Amino acid sequence: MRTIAELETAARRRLAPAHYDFYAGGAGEEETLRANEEAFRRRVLVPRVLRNVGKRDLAVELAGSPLSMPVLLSPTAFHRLAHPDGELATARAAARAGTVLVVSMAATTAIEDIVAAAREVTDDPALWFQLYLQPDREFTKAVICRAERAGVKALVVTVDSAVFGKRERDHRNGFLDLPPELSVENMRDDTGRVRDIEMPAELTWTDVEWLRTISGLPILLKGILHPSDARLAVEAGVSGLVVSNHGGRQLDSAVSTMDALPAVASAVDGAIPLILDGGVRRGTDVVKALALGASAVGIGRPALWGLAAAGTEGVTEVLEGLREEVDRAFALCGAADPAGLTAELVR
Ligand SMILES: Cc1cc2nc3c(=O)[nH]c(=O)nc-3n(C[C@H](O)[C@H](O)[C@H](O)COP(=O)(O)O)c2cc1C
Ligand SMILES: CCCCCCC(=O)C(=O)O
Repeated sequence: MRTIAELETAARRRLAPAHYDFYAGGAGEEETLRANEEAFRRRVLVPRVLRNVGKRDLAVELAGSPLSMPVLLSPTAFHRLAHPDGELATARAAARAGTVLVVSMAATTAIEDIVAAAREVTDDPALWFQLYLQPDREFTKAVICRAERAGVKALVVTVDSAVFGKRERDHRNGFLDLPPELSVENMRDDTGRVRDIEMPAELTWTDVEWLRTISGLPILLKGILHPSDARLAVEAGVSGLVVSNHGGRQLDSAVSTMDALPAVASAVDGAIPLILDGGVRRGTDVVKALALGASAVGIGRPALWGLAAAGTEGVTEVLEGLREEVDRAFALCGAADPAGLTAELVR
């Protein structure tokens, strides 16, 4: 089994340089991109022993979806740039691993086809749908209804993108749009035209309330870093939060997610589950995030590296590699299950 770093090297060899940069890059100086990984390296584990970890259970439940381990696939755009099977391959791998794939609104495959691919593997796959609320509310509603009809189990609203982050690698490479043979298939309107995704600068908490009136699905907010926003999210009745800085692709110089997590966890005080993403590359990273208050972590780039390197098999390699590392780290920290991971394990 290759490490995520090795899969990134393999992916880089296969990808067009501008596409590799689109996936790998962050905003501005890429300070936040680097900070996410560094925040894990800065923290060390202080393990407990003699705790009978002979039988270990990594499973968690989030917003009504069961996960076989506390690792899910965060939404990432444009999988067909990485591999011809695109999101179909990612969905098969997630279903095989028994975990959630959050399908991006910027997926290059129709949601109905993604769900069908996952259903080839398991009858009841856990697919969630990420969205940027669009200024045209009727269209937003139509996209949500379509995703619901297809069988998604939750909605993840990205709230860290009032405007698009400036990814300087993309500007240097002139990579500002998809190649003509690909499109964001879930942005087709009833005339068949594919609409551009607009970044929602005018969103407020009222829009979250509106969303709750039009969909009965669990709603999670992605891109929360401030404890005051976490408290407002609990008041708004959402089913979970993703502590995320969009993998360093939006506000450069934003706090790393691991540095943000303790204050958010304390603000939420267990009321709703927290998912952390950004910089998770090793099983020990997962253990650190869980010990400091996350219920699960999301991975973005690692799945893209697996996908580009070897399609479904590559994403499976990433997920099963992480599962093995997480299980080993649980045992060596003296935890038989996620509840056994507490803040005293991390310094
Ligand atoms: C290439 C790429 C595309 C992304 N597309 C989306 C997206 O469409 N919607 C979204 O909410 N987040 C998107 N993200 C952010 C991820 O969901 C996630 O927050 C981030 O990748 C986590 O950091 P990591 O890549 O270090 O694991 C994207 C990230 C990358 C790298
Ligand atoms: C104009 C398409 C928007 C795609 C957004 C994808 C994304 O969030 C990213 O980080 O990239």
